[in-house]
Amino acid sequence: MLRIAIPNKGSLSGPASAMLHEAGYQQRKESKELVLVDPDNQVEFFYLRPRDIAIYVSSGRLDIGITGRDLLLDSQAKAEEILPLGFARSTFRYATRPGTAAGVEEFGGMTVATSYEGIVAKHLADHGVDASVVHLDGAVETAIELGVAQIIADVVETGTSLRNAGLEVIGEPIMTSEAIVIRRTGADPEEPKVRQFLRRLQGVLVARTYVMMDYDCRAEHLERAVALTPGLESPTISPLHNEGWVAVRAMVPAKEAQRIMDDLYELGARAILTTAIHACRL
Ligand SMILES: Nc1ncnc2c1ncn2[C@@H]1O[C@H](COP(=O)(O)OP(=O)(O)OP(=O)(O)O)[C@@H](O)[C@H]1O
Ligand SMILES: O=P(O)(O)OC[C@H]1O[C@H](OP(=O)(O)OP(=O)(O)O)[C@H](O)[C@@H]1O
Ligand SMILES: [Mg+2]
Repeated sequence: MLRIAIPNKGSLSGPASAMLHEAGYQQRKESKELVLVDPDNQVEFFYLRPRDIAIYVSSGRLDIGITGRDLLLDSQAKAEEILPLGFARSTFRYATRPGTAAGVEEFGGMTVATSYEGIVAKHLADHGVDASVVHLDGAVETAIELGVAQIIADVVETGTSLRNAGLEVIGEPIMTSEAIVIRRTGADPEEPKVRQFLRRLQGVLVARTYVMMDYDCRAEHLERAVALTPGLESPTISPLHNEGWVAVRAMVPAKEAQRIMDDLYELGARAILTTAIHACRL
């Protein structure tokens, strides 16, 4: 049975469970459940604190896990990213009150408050900056007002928390993060059960990103139409009963579907339909 670590709370938890459910796996019905066995799919899910997941996976007791890229880096555990999942996107940045410092080079002698001590200590060392780091569990934006630090380093999504605290980001982002699948560094990359799990999640990612597009067009316009809808490999072309017309079927990026439909219509295509993809294996 494949043993998988899943975030039990926080920003990663809901979207991770939703993605696994979409991929056909059973998910817990109740937030107090710690372990769930899905015998039909031969997997066992362990609901763990997001911060602990890289540690469990690096120990080899669990095969893979879903966590944040920033949490993996912060843990310094011997685990590696094998699939980005596209949710819980954020940047990790320094912020301070206007006028305190313009970038990391000016932090010498100051104190940086963060929940991600591993990332920050490494970043300061990489830049040869001698600053102190104070670890806080959360709500680090308040650390400046309360005089615990002059700088904070934290997750930034919309920037609302920083604005509300009267802070502004400084310097380039330290890193960009999103939810990822991890495995122990050096684990067999071809392990069939892991490959099958990743294929299922990749199927969900594709189903979320693409729609299926069908349309009819005159044969003489086919080359220009296909240039608009090249598909992932190659579109399917079928003859229509009306001579001189063909039907085309291709996957297109969902975000571009409306623009492509306008362009196809201008080209003379008709009966242009898009349908959602519920699941796929490429
Ligand atoms: N506002 C946010 N937007 C996107 N991702 C976020 C946000 N806050 C935290 N994350 C991501 O969630 C992961 C941290 O999860 P964790 O459960 O430790 O914290 P959390 O989601 O902030 O929950 P809480 O602080 O309520 O415990 C990291 O990968 C981080 O980048
Ligand atoms: O840029 P924003 O959209 O405001 O999101 C970023 C904020 O979200 C998280 O806070 P959370 O609500 O998890 O509280 P915490 O700081 O106590 O972890 C994170 O730590 C930031 O404070
Ligand atoms: Mg938080």
